[in-house]
Amino acid sequence: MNQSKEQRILNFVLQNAVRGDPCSVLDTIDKYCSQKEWAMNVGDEKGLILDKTVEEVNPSVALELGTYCGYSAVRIARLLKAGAYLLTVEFNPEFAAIAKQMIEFAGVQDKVKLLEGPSEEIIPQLKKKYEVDTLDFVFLDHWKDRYTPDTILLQECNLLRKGSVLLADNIIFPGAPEFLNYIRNNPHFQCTNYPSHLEYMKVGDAMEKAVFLG
Ligand SMILES: O=C(NCCCCCn1ccc2cnccc21)c1cc(-c2ccc(F)cc2)cc(O)c1O
Ligand SMILES: [Mg+2]
Repeated sequence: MNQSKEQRILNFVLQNAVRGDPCSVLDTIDKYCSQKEWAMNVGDEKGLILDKTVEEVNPSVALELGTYCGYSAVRIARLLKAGAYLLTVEFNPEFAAIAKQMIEFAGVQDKVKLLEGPSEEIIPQLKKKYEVDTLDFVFLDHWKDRYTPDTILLQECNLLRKGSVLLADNIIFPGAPEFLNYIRNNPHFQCTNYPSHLEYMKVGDAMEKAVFLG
């Protein structure tokens, strides 16, 4: 049975990256996806915006919605301090299996917990089942029409505290217009826009940062 694109990306990493070296895993994925097959990783350009935001927040507990092949999970986890961890949610079992291997190869598995299922089911379980108090950082990179309902759900589940930071990918392309309208007109969030480009392309894209004001 012929391989999926995601399996080809993982194999290229297993054969060309350095085991236990997250940066080499990221560089190898970026090389493959810019030269051979495009894939929806946050990529190296928007990845720098993600890096700067994670370093600024220095989260103890981070949540990612949309694991895919694990690129941004590796990107975030490599920056986390001792004892800090990332919960990453993926609902596609094939992608979750790829991401698990990618995260382990990068050597960040002790900092990452991969949760399989839809965000609307998992978010309400975070406090009791996953022993989360509040989230310091949330990376939104899943279905673009889930950004708003899941941001509302995070608030309803009391998972945000004053200063919690949301960072949303793909504000321009594919676009999340309803989320942008919701978050920029919500007095409980302070928003900042970071113009960039779609991963591996010259097409314009952007990330939006939203700080919860409590
Ligand atoms: O669609 C995107 N991502 C979401 C993938 C599906 C997520 C599903 N999922 C995962 C966890 C989870 C939990 N609950 C519910 C659902 C959940 C995406 C697309 C593009 C893109 C595509 C085509 C094109 F021509 C240009 C750009 C670029 C990106 O950067 C993207 O992120
Ligand atoms: Mg994205």
